[in-house]
Amino acid sequence: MDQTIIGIIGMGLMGKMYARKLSAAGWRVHACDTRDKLEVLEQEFSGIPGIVIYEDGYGVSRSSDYIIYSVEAEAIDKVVAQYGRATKKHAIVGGQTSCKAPEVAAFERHLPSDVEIVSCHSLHGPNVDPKDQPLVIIRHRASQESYDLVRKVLLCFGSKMVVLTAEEHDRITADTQAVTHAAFLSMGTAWRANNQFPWELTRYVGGIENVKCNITLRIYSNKWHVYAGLAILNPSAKKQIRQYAESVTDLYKLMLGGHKRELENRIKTAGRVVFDAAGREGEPLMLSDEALDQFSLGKVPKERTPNNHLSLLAMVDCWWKLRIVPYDHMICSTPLFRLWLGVTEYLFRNPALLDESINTAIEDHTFRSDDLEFTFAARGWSDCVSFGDFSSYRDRFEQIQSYFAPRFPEATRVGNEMIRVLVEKT
Ligand SMILES: NC(=O)C1=CN([C@@H]2O[C@H](COP(=O)(O)OP(=O)(O)OC[C@H]3O[C@@H](n4cnc5c(N)ncnc54)[C@H](OP(=O)(O)O)[C@@H]3O)[C@@H](O)[C@H]2O)C=CC1
Ligand SMILES: O=C(O)C(=O)Cc1ccc(O)cc1
Repeated sequence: MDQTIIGIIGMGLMGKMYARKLSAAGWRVHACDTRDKLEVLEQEFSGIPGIVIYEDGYGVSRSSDYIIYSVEAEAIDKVVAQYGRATKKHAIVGGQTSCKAPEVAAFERHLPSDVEIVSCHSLHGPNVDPKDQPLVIIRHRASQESYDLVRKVLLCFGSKMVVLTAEEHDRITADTQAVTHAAFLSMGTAWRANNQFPWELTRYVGGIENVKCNITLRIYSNKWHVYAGLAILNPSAKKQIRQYAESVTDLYKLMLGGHKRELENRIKTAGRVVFDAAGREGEPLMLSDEALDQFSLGKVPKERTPNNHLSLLAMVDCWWKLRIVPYDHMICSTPLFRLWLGVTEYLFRNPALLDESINTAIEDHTFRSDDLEFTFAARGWSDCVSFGDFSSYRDRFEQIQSYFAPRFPEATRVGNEMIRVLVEKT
């Protein structure tokens, strides 16, 4: 029997998921969280074989062969500074934070030179089955033997391992995660600003509107620090989120000014570059109306209200401006990103629907005030990320979170089911 001990520092949602999966696969796990959670964790894991809860990260670091830091991205430097020096000689250390630049910098700064570094990142939330989801592995400073050991340990997740450098990881996840979240965060902000619960308005129920609504609620039901950390600390994210906000603003101005030809040219050029150039012509669409309709939080109306889909038009415009081919980023895709790409594709590869959205943008003013708030919101989130301001990010996030909170249980249930069914299709 392998005597390797896996250490986990940070037993939040992801740390617990890792601990459970690893122990179920027969690995011995030494874990801790902050001191105040010791008794609760001891109780929670008392019946689970192979998991020992420690008082702090010193005990975990001294006794484990491969230690995974699973703490808030913002806290990584402080926590590694605290426990790093206690790492067992020749052990392997990695992190599971969503942004690798600060994590790797913290390891280089604080770990003894005999310690090896292999990081990872599960590209899904704690309630998604890791099987077949991407799991990034970063071999930063490690012998073949240590690298092989990490791969062997993580094999039990059944995830698709993707080997990247820290820099590649951050560049790709700025798109697959940070910009995707910026779009949904902005939708929630706009609905809140207009005092709307979207599932109560027929124009936001059914088809791709369900994805907008369910994913927005899913994001706001999570912890703010996950989204703040991966956006604010990722060196590539600011530029990408800023471009998204600029695309939203530019397109909104074209709508307001009634500049149909210019709007149409811009959108169709962007669509051609992003979708045709990616060789998607002839490929089946990832999502369909029938597949999407079943995941409504409200009653699906008989007739669909045409929407200009500013959030989706701007996403494709943003990819075009940044020369991003989103399909190339599938290797680092989260379920949310795949759904987001699925709905943009659904709009852009359906010429009648795209024309309808352009006509609606120019002629129908039903969405004007929603789009105004959406534009403000996209710029507000972009500023917040650019200024690197964790505390105003938290305030913004939590205000909107409390507005939508009553619907989280149902949205989580419907959202989980939607992800389970649709992610297979994407
Ligand atoms: N949630 C998700 O969907 C995903 C998250 N991630 C990443 O994984 C990491 C963890 O996320 P998640 O589990 O969701 O967040 P949680 O907030 O649930 O867990 C983080 C835990 O680390 C604890 N912690 C902080 N400082 C220390 C310390 N000095 N010693 C021991 N424990 C400490 C926190 O305690 P306290 O709360 O008291 O600060 C908290 O319990 C983050 O970096 C996140 O970006 C990656 C993939 C998916
Ligand atoms: O799928 C998403 O984008 C999520 O919101 C869940 C998530 C959050 C943080 C990660 O580092 C990975 C996945």
